[in-house]
Amino acid sequence: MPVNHNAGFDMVPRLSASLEDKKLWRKFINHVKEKFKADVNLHVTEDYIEFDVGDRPKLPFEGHKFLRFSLIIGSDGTAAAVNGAYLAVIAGIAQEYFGMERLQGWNDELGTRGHYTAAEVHESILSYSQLDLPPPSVAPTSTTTTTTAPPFFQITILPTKGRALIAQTAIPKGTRILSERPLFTLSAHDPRDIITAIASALQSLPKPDQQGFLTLSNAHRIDTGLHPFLGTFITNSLPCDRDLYRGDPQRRPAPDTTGIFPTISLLNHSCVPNTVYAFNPRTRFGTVHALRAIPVGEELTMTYVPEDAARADRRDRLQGSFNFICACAACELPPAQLGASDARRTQIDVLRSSIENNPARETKDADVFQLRMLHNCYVLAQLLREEYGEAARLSWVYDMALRTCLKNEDLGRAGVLARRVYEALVVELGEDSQLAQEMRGLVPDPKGSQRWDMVSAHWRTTSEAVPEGLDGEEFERWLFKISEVGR
Ligand SMILES: C[S@@+](CC[C@H](N)C(=O)[O-])C[C@H]1O[C@@H](n2cnc3c(N)ncnc32)[C@H](O)[C@@H]1O
Repeated sequence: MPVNHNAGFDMVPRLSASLEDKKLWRKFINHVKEKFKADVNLHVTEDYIEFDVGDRPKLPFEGHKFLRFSLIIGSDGTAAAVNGAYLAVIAGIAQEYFGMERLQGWNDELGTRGHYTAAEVHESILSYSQLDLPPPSVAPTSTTTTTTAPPFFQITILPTKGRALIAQTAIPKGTRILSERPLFTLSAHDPRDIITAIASALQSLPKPDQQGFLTLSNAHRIDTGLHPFLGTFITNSLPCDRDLYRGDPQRRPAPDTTGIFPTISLLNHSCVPNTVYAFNPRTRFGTVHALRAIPVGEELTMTYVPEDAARADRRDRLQGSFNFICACAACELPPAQLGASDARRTQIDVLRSSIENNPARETKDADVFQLRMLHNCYVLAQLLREEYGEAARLSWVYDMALRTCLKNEDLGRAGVLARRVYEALVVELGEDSQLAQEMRGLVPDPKGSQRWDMVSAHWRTTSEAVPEGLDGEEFERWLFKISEVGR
């Protein structure tokens, strides 16, 4: 009976992201592609080369992400023995480019171990399909060419929640923690039955990704009649068709396209989340950004439901759709504080709807309504800050105030608000999002956009009209024209 075992090689130290290392890695990859061009077991995806042998080893297109190439091998005439030939050829090509001393060979059977842990290797393979993460702000300085992968989090199992992402470095506000492509997406316009569509999407995935999907949690396991594929999809899918819609949650249109992510789908819920998920329609990557500074050891969380509702409503929705009773910091507040939080969230919801639905936004002569609108934005921003602190998502409310000022030719306030919207969008969606880029253009020249129809010139100011020397609250009252409300 042949005994199969694992063997492979590790890249020690790993390659850097320098131009020089990139060129070297590209040459290596091209050589491998050329060598195996007639081999039906070679698959080239957008992010890596994969060999349909053993446990499907991959070589990423970005060399600095690569840590290990390994295969199950054997010594007789079986498939496992053939795998050994793949390993030998690829290791041989790698030696040509990176030298013997950089490739640390190992073989379970001989008792030799690789340089990296299984967890490090697993994380590196996950990163093959992720956009490069920015280096951590306090990156240790290295004198070698090795790039330290930003270890923002590790995946742990928590008794009450299953898998969870735990910060393993201090994460500054606005950091892009994750950026990855969906494993697959489904469109609401797909004419096929949804289970057929999921099955066919799964079939086209490499085995480890299929397994990734099948190991995701299914909040609907005990629902009679719900196919496990569907239950798993519903539990873990996220919108994949537009930048996050940040308006009134009640009017939020259902997404046309939803998808499953290898890592983002593992984020647990909190009603006071410290990260925000968004989809970038231009890059087609899902992103997760830190809404506030996150200390080491804290769990990374996002919200599954609109948070601006009282605890009873939030818990109902979470229990119905995700099968758990939320015990986050907001849900576990003592009674008096919970009452205040419920009242604030309900008021936030009412104000959002009123701003969203306010017909005065389009009315030429309704000066008082325009002022009311700005006042509502002021109150909403205050409530959001009170409820969510540093993690408050303010881009939408500043955007609504900006529109109101632009409609009335108040360029002084518009410039200040455009900067605030831009800065908030960078935190929520990232600098590369189209919304953030458009807004950046408005900061120096708020009138430059064709998007705004002026409805009056009643508030006309120039960009020089921003007062100096006002303290924080005085400035806010000027910005939102508070003293003029009710005149
Ligand atoms: C999208 S999955 C998140 C990843 C999941 N923990 C896992 O191990 O695959 C959603 C499921 O995670 C669990 N979960 C998420 N947030 C939770 C929370 N705040 N409290 C308890 N369970 C939670 C629930 O079982 C929920 O149905």
